[in-house]
Amino acid sequence: MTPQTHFLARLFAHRTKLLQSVLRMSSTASPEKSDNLTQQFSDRLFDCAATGKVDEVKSLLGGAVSKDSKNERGWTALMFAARNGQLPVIEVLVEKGCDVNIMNASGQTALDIASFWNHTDSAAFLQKHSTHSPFDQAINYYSQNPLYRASELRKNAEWLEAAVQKENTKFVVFASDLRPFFIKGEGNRFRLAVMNHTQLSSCLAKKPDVVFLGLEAWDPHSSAWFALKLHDGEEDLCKEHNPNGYFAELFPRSRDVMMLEDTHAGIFAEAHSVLQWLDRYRFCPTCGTSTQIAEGGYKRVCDDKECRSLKGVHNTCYPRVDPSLIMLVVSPDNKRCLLGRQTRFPPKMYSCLAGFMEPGECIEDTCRREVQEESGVKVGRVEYHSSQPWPFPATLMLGCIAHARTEEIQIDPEELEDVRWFSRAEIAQMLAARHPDGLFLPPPTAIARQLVMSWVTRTANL
Ligand SMILES: NC(=O)C1=CN([C@@H]2O[C@H](COP(=O)(O)OP(=O)(O)OC[C@H]3O[C@@H](n4cnc5c(N)ncnc54)[C@H](OP(=O)(O)O)[C@@H]3O)[C@@H](O)[C@H]2O)C=CC1
Ligand SMILES: [Mg+2]
Ligand SMILES: [Mg+2]
Ligand SMILES: [Mg+2]
Ligand SMILES: [Zn+2]
Repeated sequence: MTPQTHFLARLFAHRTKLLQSVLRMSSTASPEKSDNLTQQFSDRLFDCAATGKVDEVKSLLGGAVSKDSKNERGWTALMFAARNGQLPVIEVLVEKGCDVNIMNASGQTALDIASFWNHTDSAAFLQKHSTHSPFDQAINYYSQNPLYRASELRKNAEWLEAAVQKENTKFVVFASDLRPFFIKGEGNRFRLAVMNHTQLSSCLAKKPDVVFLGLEAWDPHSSAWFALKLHDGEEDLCKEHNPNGYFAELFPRSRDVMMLEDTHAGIFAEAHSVLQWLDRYRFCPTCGTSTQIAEGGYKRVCDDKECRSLKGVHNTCYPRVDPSLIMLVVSPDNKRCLLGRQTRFPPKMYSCLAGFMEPGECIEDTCRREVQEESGVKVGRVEYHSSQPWPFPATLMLGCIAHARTEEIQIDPEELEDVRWFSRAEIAQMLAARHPDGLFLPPPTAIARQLVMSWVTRTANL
């Protein structure tokens, strides 16, 4: 440190101390004055963070200033430091417990800001301390199933039979109409109620549909998880063992199924999709003969030994997954995005366009076709973003950012009641629930919102 910078640092430290003592004294003064001083402290913290004044940042954080205070655009000290790649300040702020996951009014975190401005060291440090995916990839609701599926064990009937009997085996239960059995979880979230073999022995004796979901770890001795579909009249037995448990309604879509703890949402997605398939595909799709459930619920085998479905490559015996595209279409100048409304949406909600893949189509073609069918807009480049299992009954949403070549809109009234271009400012208002007309986006559990957030974040500085 040169004598000059040393002098300046001491001067700022002195000023900070003075301000702090004024603030302490002012705690008995009028709230207005104290607010004003708090604001001055925060502004000073932002300034020091942006310009790399580590000592003064430390000194300010030791005083009355709140470490995560925000300016009118929702920027924190960490974001100001990230904007200018002030790594030593970032390290101090993180060490002092500043929240790296806070988003500003444009939906950006400090990490997004550092990455956008190409401060690679700062971005790497923030990435290490962020609680987002370690693979730098969006994580969607229903996609965090922690179980190891152990597909190699599905063919081992003896192992499966023994696993069902084991005391450490866990069962998640569904009513005969496939309503899941839930209990209260952390905060305002829910969990799948977990039961054991002893509690369910009378149900298991009646050979219900059972699906082997996986193991808790990559170890055949770890707890196995199964999904079980009850017969009519067996619901009360589950409630006897879990007096606080309840069978959640799914249709019209229940709020509770979108409020599961993240890992239980993933387990629910697997269990519900496979049980739905077992329920709907009772007969062989090739010849109409009856079928037997095999491979831990992951296969249905035709009873006719001569059936074509038993020979060669076939896909009628395994649970189906229906790939579907969901895309955020962005305008040719990347300043606006296209959202639409289906009539069944809640009033004022807008979401991304979506559509099922058809046979022989690639992701890019489905995206271009569905966007043109539904909105008349022509799409060029298609970027993959992330995916989300959508277990109603077995859709796989493939999320993309689609770059439009044209802007003129021609709505398909069969499917959508409105399609509009939205500016980034309007999207930021919708994300913050402050749109002047009350328009809003789907909740964070929907991949649609993740696509919108990702676009706003990437382009907020443009
Ligand atoms: N996670 C999210 O954020 C969102 C998820 N979605 C989901 O995306 C999926 C697709 O979106 P959507 O706009 O409905 O699709 P499309 O634009 O392809 O149109 C829907 C129509 O396609 C027909 N259809 C139904 N199943 C299939 C299938 N397997 N293959 C081809 N066509 C089919 C139906 O017609 P008919 O009724 O005549 O049988 C349906 O009305 C749906 O599962 C929807 O729930 C949609 C928006 C947001
Ligand atoms: Mg559609
Ligand atoms: Mg469509
Ligand atoms: Mg379609
Ligand atoms: Zn058959």
